Amino acid sequence: MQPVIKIKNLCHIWPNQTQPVININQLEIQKGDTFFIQGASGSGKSTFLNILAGIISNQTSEVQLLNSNISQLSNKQRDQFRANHIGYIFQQFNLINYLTVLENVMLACQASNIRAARAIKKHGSIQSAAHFYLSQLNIDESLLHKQAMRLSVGQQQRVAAARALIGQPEIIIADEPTSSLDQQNVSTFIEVLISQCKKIQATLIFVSHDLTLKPHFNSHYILNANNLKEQDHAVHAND
Ligand SMILES: Nc1ncnc2c1ncn2[C@@H]1O[C@H](COP(=O)(O)OP(=O)(O)OP(=O)(O)O)[C@@H](O)[C@H]1O
Repeated sequence: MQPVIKIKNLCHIWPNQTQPVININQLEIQKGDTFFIQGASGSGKSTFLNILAGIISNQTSEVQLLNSNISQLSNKQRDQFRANHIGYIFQQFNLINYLTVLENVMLACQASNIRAARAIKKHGSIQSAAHFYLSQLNIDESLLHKQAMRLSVGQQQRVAAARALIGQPEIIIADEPTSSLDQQNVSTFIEVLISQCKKIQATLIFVSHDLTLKPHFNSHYILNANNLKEQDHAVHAND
């Protein structure tokens, strides 16, 4: 087994708070794992994902991603690390409204030479790669040149997933990406997202309140009382 994420002594206390929102002694997430996290509203799920992605800095902990301790990187280095190695599907998708669907997806490769090179190697060009992932996510050709804001919520969510997958980042992080979808669209989305992650051998960290999604994932954790605890069969260590 090869850990892609290794965490030691992760303790995060927000300013003006006395108790940590996150306090994880030790956690490893293996390459190719599909890792489901549930937790009550306000339990710290987004905070945890943002620390993992280096959006929130936590210099006292050891958060190793792909053998780099991101806690020790500068803000600029963390931004570049994220662009190179992490596809992030935000709760509100964070698409750029005035750019087209195709431009939004290609943007991920413009921010990273590594992802651009992988997209070109696999698909011939960044544009072809964007076409590929959008078609895998059932985005019709007729939508590709529309501004992102003209799409439905479900379509925007699939565009956000294509942007996360392009250029084959090693880690995909998804923060409640299905919360505004109907049940039929949720199932289709999860199946496509997981199968695409498997194809690119990415590790998927997925936060959701929707417990019906759990069976799609091979590791199930709950964030409770500031710690992540494994729920079903024990596979990976935690304290
Ligand atoms: N930038 C911040 N500054 C101070 N406190 C914050 C900040 N962001 C989040 N918090 C606090 O941290 C706690 C956890 O918030 P977080 O958004 O991580 O929870 P969550 O589990 O993702 O919630 P939800 O399921 O409702 O999205 C909350 O009490 C919140 O008020």
